[in-house]
Amino acid sequence: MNEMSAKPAGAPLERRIVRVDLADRSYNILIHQGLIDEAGAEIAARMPGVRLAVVSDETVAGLHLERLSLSLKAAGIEHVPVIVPAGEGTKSYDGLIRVVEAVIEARLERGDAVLALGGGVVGDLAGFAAAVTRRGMGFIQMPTSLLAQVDSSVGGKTGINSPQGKNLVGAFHQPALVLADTALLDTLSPREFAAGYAEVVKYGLIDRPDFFEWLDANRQSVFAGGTARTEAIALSCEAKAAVVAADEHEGGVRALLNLGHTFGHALEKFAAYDTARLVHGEGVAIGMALAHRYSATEGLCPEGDVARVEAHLKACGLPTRIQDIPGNAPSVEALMQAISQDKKVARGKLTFILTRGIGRAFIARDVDAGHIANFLSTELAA
Ligand SMILES: NC(=O)c1ccc[n+]([C@@H]2O[C@H](COP(=O)([O-])OP(=O)(O)OC[C@H]3O[C@@H](n4cnc5c(N)ncnc54)[C@H](O)[C@@H]3O)[C@@H](O)[C@H]2O)c1
Ligand SMILES: O=C(O)C(=O)C[C@@H](O)[C@H](O)[C@H](O)COP(=O)(O)O
Ligand SMILES: [Zn+2]
Repeated sequence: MNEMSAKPAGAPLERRIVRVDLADRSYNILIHQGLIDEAGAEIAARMPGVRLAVVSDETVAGLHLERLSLSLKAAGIEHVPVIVPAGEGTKSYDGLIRVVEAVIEARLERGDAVLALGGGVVGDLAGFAAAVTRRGMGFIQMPTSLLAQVDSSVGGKTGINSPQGKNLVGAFHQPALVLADTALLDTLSPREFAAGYAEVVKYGLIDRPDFFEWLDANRQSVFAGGTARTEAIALSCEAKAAVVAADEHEGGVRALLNLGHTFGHALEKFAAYDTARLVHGEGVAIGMALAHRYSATEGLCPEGDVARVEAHLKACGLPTRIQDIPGNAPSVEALMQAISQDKKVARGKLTFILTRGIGRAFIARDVDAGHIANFLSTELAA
């Protein structure tokens, strides 16, 4: 694994830095335990005099905001909290208005910053508020879920859901700094940890087969915490940073990061963003299993690789079939309607991330909607 490591020479294994290389908007992702206590000093060193709106959800704020606030105060950073309800429903027009107005009311200036303390919901919402308030304020990510530490805090995709579908309103707005305190994951529920892990496996399935092999061998250690967990987070950030640096605005290869998402987003919409039924990472897990099975039915992906992917996801407690979502099943029509609103649709034609096997994902354009509908009917009938 050495050639894949994001560990700077001589640094202790538990303290990692990954660079996102984007010319004058480059930034660091700092990853280690206890970072929340150093957050104030890290921010003050990079953004002297900055004032902050700290956006968090009710759950995360109750657990971790006081400690962050102490660290900010110790560094002399003025800040106001903006607390929103937890859950996907907060990534909405109402949620956006609440954050934007709180930032304006607090008289924060363009040179000040919005700090997201939370999972991907808080990060996407706070980042979008930072992108549009005063035509673009500073933005800092302090991700607290596994999903946010390995994926959503990196790369600058921000936004909210619209009634028509996931993330349909948003902007690219890169953070100036990402502070991932791995110890904060100790308070995350096992279900949310597993959901975040789906986005970790995704990097292996896209184009890092040796990372998939490592995860297959070290899965239990990653779930247990400690060095293996930090290693998985750093390697995931490194994988994402490389893709984002190559294609920030998703003109090409960045679409690979959408493996499992065209199906997954349609399933989240079908579940009405009810996180009791389905959370994003679970939708991605089902979506990745579907993408592998569809690729196999098209003669692209070996059946043995499909079986390995399904077995790995199931062993992590993740769903792999549409029928694993509790409650009523969706109709093919409802799923196809949601899929037709996917942001990768070009000139009315579907784009899917398909695969020739583990670590061999590719972007398939002009995918036949009839083939997808037939495949979904077979899946729902099974
Ligand atoms: N911008 C991107 O590139 C990107 C990438 C992946 C996902 N996303 C988006 O991210 C969202 C999913 O993110 P998520 O899975 O983090 O969901 P989330 O933000 O809803 O967090 C999951 C749950 O865990 C709780 N939580 C978070 N951190 C905690 C902690 N340390 N201790 C205890 N509870 C904690 C939250 O309150 C919430 O109830 C989706 O909206 C998805 O579309 C965005
Ligand atoms: O960063 C990206 O690019 C991704 O696609 C990462 C995904 O995990 C994430 O869920 C993202 O929000 C999906 O983006 P979208 O453009 O399909 O809404
Ligand atoms: Zn995702």
